Amino acid sequence: MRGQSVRLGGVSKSFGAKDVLDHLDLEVAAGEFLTLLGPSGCGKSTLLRLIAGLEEPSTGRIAIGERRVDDLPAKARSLAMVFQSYALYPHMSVFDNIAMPLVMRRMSFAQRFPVLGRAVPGSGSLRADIRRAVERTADILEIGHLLPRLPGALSGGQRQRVALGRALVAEPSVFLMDEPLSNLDVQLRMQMRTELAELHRRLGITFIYVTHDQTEAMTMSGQVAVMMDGALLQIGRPAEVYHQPKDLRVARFVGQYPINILPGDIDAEGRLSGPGITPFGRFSTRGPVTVGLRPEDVEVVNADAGTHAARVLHAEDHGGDVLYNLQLEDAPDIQLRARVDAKERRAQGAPAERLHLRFPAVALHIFGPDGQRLNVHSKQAPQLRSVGGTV
Ligand SMILES: Nc1ncnc2c1ncn2[C@@H]1O[C@H](COP(=O)(O)OP(=O)(O)OP(=O)(O)O)[C@@H](O)[C@H]1O
Repeated sequence: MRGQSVRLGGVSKSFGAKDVLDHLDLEVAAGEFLTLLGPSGCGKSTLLRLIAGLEEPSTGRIAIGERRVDDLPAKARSLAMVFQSYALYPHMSVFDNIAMPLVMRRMSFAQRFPVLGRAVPGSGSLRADIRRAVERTADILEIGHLLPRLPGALSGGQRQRVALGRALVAEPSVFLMDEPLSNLDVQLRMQMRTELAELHRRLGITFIYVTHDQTEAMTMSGQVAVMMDGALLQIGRPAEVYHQPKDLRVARFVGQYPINILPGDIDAEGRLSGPGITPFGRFSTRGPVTVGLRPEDVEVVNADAGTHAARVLHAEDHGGDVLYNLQLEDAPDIQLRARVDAKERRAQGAPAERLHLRFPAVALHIFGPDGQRLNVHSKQAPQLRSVGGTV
């Protein structure tokens, strides 16, 4: 199997008066694993269905490899799609379910008859070819032992693997998946995430995967495209999207624990200040800004002159780490979260009611009134330094 690139240029889609996608550009390299991540209703499935040929774009171009496919029917696009519901045929064996796309594509109507079809010229070698393809696919997905069973006799995870097999048997160059793991329990979802990443490495074809679950997106794919309100806000490696969000909406959406949001202000000299922030930097913008700080970037430290005190409102023990909900003593209207390693917390003995914090300047994400990321135009790079104010 070989992957092909997928390119969308200026693609829009409306359903009646409702604009769902707005002049969208997207380029997925051949063999890439890209996840479309966004909240429910942002247009992810519509985008996938446009690539698949199940919907027609209102405007724009779609190409798979070098070929424009806007006018090609779904079955001529060399791609396969798996949905959230497995949609297996319940009365057919796993073997027949997986073989179905090849049977429909390669065998004539007469050749498909179970008994009479065997008498039709050419059907013997065709059946042998299909058997080999099904067995090869079942081997890749490690479901060879399930081939004689009916779907009703399979677990959820096994059914999902059969659905993947049915999609992959025809050797597509692009594989589209729409929330395929959402019906599985947490344990199985984690296992399938690893398996899908491994499957992608082994097959080398292009994967485009739709999800609203940011953990899935961040852990499986090489590229994440964050979508909101029918627009692509940022495309990049998971670490890039997490550590360098270009847009406040991306910063808020991505991350296992929500990012802290603080009000900031840039003064006439271009220096940023805000609750718990020692003024720093030289920004070209002036006026109010929004500052983001991830819970794991809030440093819990020993009290000294440069630290900021906060009252512990609640401590959530997540096993491996503890999430503190805090209220700044200097600015009681500001509540924030700090994530601390559970071992460190246990080493401190009795649960704290009051903590001392530092906000490292390098960890601050600053966004202008339009929600776009601002960068510091300063020769003196922001360093890890204590926040202002004493207790
Ligand atoms: N065939 C259709 N006719 C009318 N409106 C539609 C149609 N398909 C989708 N929509 C609308 O387009 C918007 C985007 O839907 P879409 O299914 O693409 O979103 P999504 O991001 O995949 O959400 P979800 O994760 O909930 O499936 C929704 O408001 C939806 O109601």
